[in-house]
Amino acid sequence: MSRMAEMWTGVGPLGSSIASIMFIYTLIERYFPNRLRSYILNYVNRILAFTTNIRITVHEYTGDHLQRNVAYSAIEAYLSSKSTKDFKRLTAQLGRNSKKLVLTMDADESMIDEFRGAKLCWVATKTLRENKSSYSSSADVKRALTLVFHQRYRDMVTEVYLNHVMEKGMAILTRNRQRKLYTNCRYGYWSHVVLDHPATFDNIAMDPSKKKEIIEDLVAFGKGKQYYAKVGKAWKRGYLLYGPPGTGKSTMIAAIANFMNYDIYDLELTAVQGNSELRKLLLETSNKSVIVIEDIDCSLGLTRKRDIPKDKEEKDSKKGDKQPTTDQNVDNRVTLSGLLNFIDGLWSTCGRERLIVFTTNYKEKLDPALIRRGRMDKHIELSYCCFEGFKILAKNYLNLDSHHLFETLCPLFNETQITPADVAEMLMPKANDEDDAEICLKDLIRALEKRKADARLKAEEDAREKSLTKEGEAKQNESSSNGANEEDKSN
Ligand SMILES: Nc1ncnc2c1ncn2[C@@H]1O[C@H](COP(=O)(O)OP(=O)(O)OP(=O)(O)O)[C@@H](O)[C@H]1O
Ligand SMILES: [Mg+2]
Repeated sequence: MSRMAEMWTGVGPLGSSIASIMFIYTLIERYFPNRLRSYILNYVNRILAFTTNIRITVHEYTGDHLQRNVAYSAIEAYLSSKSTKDFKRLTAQLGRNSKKLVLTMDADESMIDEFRGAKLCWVATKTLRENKSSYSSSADVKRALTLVFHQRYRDMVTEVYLNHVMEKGMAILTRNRQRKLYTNCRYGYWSHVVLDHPATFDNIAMDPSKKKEIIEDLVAFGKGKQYYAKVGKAWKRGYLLYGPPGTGKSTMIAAIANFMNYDIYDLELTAVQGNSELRKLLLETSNKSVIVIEDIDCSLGLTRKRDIPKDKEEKDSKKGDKQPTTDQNVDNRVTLSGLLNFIDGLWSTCGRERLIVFTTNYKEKLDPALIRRGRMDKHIELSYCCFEGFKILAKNYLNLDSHHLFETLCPLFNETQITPADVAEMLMPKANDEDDAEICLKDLIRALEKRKADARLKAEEDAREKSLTKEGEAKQNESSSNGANEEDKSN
């Protein structure tokens, strides 16, 4: 143990006694054969039961299924945030986005953590699992982290310090973890890939004040733990994103997940076999996640009357059956009430810090029950590109802050409708030379002017058609009133 010598001399009587104990353990674990080791450790444990030190051990794996112990990961992360410069043996793991190596102390190393004036010693140990013939496989290695401290700190450690370590460690794990994009496949399981979407609020083209409002809402939500507990609400929030195709709804979801550092669960409702499978999927989602249902208006005819699939409803009414009043799960499909339960039923409160996002191109088609405030707390319209939005795209795509053609472009955005997706496509550099910006902006001006001219023509045509219809109606009214007069006269 490289730091043992230092501990013998450097941390006073407590450190020395802890160090001595750990030194004995390490010697036993390193130099005695497996069978003999367990006898000796048993014996040493009995003797140490009379000392004044307390040991708490956290194993790397728990349970029958060898699940990695979350507490172990959190403590490891906490210890990795402490200085590792004195260690000779370190382990390295890839951190978030596989870019940076995170260093932690390796087995047989130890460190003293100071907390509220107490010196607390963490020791990393590694033992080889018994009944295994091969020692080369990593699965044979049993790692653990042991906390050793004087018994006078027992209450402080168990009631305060360990919570502090877990909280800090979990925060580091969250910061460092690779975020995931999940989707549900058939048979009701989530599968995932690493979430690596570049969208951020900085590169979303939309009205700046609306953007600011969304960011503030998200920040308040992220800090809302106490608030939600106080008002007795589950810590979750629903967003409805609506607007024409290509206005940035899916991009906004990625930007939200990146901003909040959340995973995304992209729920494909048509693949869900009924309400109970929906509930199961919900229970498998993690905290700090965005659960997304895209194009909710196209999912399972949710615009229909609550609960009853239309064909079933018609059949039943023909047969004279009584209409079902409770949740129906006909044909193994998710019903609207199943979905409402998913959003705000009792089961939905099982997780924490979850955003539920629906997207639609046709908000007006949705059942009002689905999007009422409280379920979909915030309705966000993503609309056609405005001049402010265009400036963000010009900065992103062409690195332009200003240009003499902006003056021509500004009024055109007020006079016609174009989606940010179309603008973005036109701003993609074509020739990779200095004239790119000029070429792209001129293309955009031409496209906007054409749209404006087309829109004017269409408006004129519509007006002509309208007046023709009115004329036709007037003539019809006239001839029918003439007919009536003739009839009156003949009577
Ligand atoms: N507001 C925006 N800001 C920046 N880029 C945008 C915006 N809207 C669209 N884009 C660009 O257009 C592409 C398509 O946008 P996106 O898929 O987010 O649209 P959508 O609203 O989800 O469309 P749909 O209704 O068809 O699903 C994106 O990859 C992005 O590059
Ligand atoms: Mg989309």
